[in-house]
Amino acid sequence: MPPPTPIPIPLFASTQLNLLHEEHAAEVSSSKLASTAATVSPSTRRTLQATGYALTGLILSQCRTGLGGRVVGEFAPDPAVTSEEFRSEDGTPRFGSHGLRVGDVVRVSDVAGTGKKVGGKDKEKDKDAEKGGPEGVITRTGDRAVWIAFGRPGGGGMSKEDDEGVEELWGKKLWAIKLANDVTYRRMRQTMEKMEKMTETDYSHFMRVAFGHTTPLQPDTEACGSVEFTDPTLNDSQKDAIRFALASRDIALIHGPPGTGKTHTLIELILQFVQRKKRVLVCGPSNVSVDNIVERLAPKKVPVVRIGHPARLLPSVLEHSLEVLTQTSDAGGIVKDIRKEMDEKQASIRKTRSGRERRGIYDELKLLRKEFRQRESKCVDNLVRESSVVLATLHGAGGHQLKNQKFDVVIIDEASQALEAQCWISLLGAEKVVLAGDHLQLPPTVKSAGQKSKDEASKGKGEKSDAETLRGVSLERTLFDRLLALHGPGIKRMLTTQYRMHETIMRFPSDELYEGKLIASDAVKSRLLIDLPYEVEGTDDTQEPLVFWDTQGGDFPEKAEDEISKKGALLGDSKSNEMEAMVVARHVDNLIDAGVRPESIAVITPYNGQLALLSRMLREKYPGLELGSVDGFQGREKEAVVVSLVRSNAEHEVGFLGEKRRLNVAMTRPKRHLCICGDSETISHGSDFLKHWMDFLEENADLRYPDAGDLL
Ligand SMILES: Nc1ncnc2c1ncn2[C@@H]1O[C@H](COP(=O)(O)OP(=O)(O)OP(=O)(O)O)[C@@H](O)[C@H]1O
Repeated sequence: MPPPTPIPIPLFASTQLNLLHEEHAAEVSSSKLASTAATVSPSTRRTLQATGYALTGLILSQCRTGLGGRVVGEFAPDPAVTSEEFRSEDGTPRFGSHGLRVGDVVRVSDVAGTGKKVGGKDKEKDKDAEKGGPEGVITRTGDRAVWIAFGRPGGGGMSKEDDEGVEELWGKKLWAIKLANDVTYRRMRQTMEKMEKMTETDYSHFMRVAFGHTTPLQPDTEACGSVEFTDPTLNDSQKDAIRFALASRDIALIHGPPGTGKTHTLIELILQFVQRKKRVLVCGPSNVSVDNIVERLAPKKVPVVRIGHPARLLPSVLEHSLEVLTQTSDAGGIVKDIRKEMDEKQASIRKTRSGRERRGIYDELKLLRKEFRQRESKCVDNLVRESSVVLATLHGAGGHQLKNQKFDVVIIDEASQALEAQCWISLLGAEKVVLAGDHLQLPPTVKSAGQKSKDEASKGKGEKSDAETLRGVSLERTLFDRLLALHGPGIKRMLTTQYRMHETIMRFPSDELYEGKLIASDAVKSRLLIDLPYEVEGTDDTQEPLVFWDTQGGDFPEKAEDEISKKGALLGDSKSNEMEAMVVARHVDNLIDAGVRPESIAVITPYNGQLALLSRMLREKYPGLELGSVDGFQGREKEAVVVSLVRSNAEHEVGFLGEKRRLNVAMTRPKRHLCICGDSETISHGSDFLKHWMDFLEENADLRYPDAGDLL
């Protein structure tokens, strides 16, 4: 490998800042929430409620101290504005239907728009706050109330300003509006700003490796000693990856193709680090990715702490959450007393009629909360310090709880699903890093035209060489991918035994994308639908792992979505193919007639236009059947998967299908049966990859030609 071209870190950071700025702007403008301002007309509020973005007609009915000293407000429907239709038999008002869900971030404001300005540390927050009202997360929803824990996720609990904001809500007519959760964006931006200002002496060895200023050190196999695996089921490639990650001194990538047990491997790796007395920070891009690890690690009796807003965590993970631990652990004792006192004060507010007395109680509460926060922060610090494994989302790792914490290793799961700037939130102080992911599946979704802004960013600086140095830096380019390109395959180990797909389904992705290295485990390599643990009839479909309905010949043409629907705004310039949808529906009918349960089948397509069409045809008929976009199905699996490719045109345009990683995701979801519906004539002209795929299907799939006349 030739030595890598070093990337100047400030230049990288400023380019990312430009790209992030553009991405955020694109996100905000595509979100209906952008139109939300402090004074909103009643009809707009009703529309926002009807479209699932708001809940109107609220009053604050109760407050108590919740997790983390946060005020949890109970909001009930305002009896003064609740119509008869929304009253129970005893006359109690109920909510009509609304789209607010547990975990949503909301702002509660006075409908009169007199929300007091709530202070904030940075300008952006200020701008938000000017629109009025405190922000929080929905913790529970019911017929007669919704509960909101104030303080934004990632905002580090409640601030004094939040306190005051909540106090302002008593006796007012209120409404709650869903907010775009921009914590991630804010944390990425702060991290990039920090990186931009760092100088040579601030750079860690890992940073220098990551930007090509130096090469990774040789793994130290001796120092990591002999490895006694706690899990006897690990396969050789998993063991090899674990040994490599233990021995590495700065960077190790664990490449986990579909179904190869990436998380399974990480659990053992974490245990091995703990045995070696290493402190580990484990992160992932989403709450689910992190909770998944907490759930699997918890039974191993390792002290773990999960950082994150309790309302956003899986219930099974809550007992390990930092906020719950501050109440249940011994260390939490000192916090408990004060919490009780706060609750009593909260309750007494409602019994007090005099405004002066009330204000007096608020003042006392304020002092108590301050004391609470001090004690809690000490307790949090101790709890985190005593835990060998700390888990957080990537943006959660930027919170105050981890400010002074040092870790020996940072592990990022699903690293190829995270933006690079997001990874750096957890990596600025890291010495050694393990990234697990698969760069051959889809990267995170990016809305802005990243490439364009990259060119402009470099042009703006008037330095042509920057553009060259930064080649390959765009928002979509993940850290996983970039490191691999920078330092070559020596820094990675690939997991090669897969536990999901029939061997025939695995063959093409393995040969074409994973250097032919995938092996189907014995347990799955010849599993068919007919072998399902419930009764399934033997048919052409249930005894066949791979079926290709080839629609070539021009009788199954695609349509641009706006030709057939006026809903262009919702579906964009998406495509659909009605005749092909009928082939899909027929295949699903056949599977279900043979006894395959709808719950075991997924129908996926890259085009939203086609998804809408398929939903109309199949959703009501088979409620258990899963219908989705290819992108949305990443990370999932089903016994049988039917893929509708849609594209069929004389110009041989393939659009979305040109992205190998999307097709890789599509074809690696099934366990026992994959059915592809598409026009081989159009598709094989798209790219070499697509040509090889069509050739492969022709040779290896059960090939069928639908008769258009038959379907109509
Ligand atoms: N060594 C092993 N022996 C037997 N089964 C295994 C082994 N490793 C993983 N599996 C199984 O393979 C499946 C996928 O494992 P896991 O959930 O860890 O994968 P993942 O990496 O999170 O998912 P994906 O591979 O889809 O990214 C699980 O059902 C798991 O039990």
